[in-house]
Amino acid sequence: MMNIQQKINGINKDDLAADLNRTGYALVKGLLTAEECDRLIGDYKTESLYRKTVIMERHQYGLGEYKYFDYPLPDVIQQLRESIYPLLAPVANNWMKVLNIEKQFPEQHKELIEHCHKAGQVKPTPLILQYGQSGYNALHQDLYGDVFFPMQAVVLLSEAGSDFTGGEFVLVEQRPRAQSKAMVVNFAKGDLLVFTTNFRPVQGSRGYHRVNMRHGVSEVTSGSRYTLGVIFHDAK
Ligand SMILES: O=C(O)CCC(=O)C(=O)O
Ligand SMILES: [Fe+2]
Repeated sequence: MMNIQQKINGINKDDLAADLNRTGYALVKGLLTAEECDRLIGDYKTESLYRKTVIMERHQYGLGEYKYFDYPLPDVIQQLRESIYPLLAPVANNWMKVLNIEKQFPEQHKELIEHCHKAGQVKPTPLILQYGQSGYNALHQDLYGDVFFPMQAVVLLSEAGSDFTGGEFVLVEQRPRAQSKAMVVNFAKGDLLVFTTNFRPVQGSRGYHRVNMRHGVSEVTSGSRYTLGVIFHDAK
């Protein structure tokens, strides 16, 4: 069986970058096996794996629950974080360059984490989310301090259409001096979706400008929906 790094090696980097540049997101099909997804769901109740549980409605974040993993992260999550990041860093660096922002990101995830830790951001951010019937996730951005990477990833752990209905992943692009554009991304169990965390460059008639993006999940109409969120920066 192929491991995660082998699957990542098989991704066409140019296609991935082109998708991210054009739409602000990119889909990688079948990155986790059904067994890997089921194992993560099965461990939802293993409290020792997590550092914090958030009841979303208490903060007006939506309706549902999520748990932040503690260090050391489960192998599969550590591998995902380390192996996807190097594909994204060059895209992020190009985004900063075309937007005339001086920031550049290191080539390896380990170095990004070192920057986070120096800035006092030491808490791990990967999380597992669970939404039941009527659950949803209000539009938001996942920023946890001054050091942040402009893209993140989510893996769908449940099967759309059978484990749950509704619960679509939504991205909203807030265009400057224009009305917002919504995008719905359909993905299947085990697929990985990379998307913009805060802003990305869009080319206009006079060069590139910043476009803000937020993400969320539409209401789950039946069943139960689990996702694994992979955020690359750590939290304060
Ligand atoms: O459940 C989802 O699809 C979205 C989760 C989310 O907001 C995240 O991973 O940052
Ligand atoms: Fe999020």
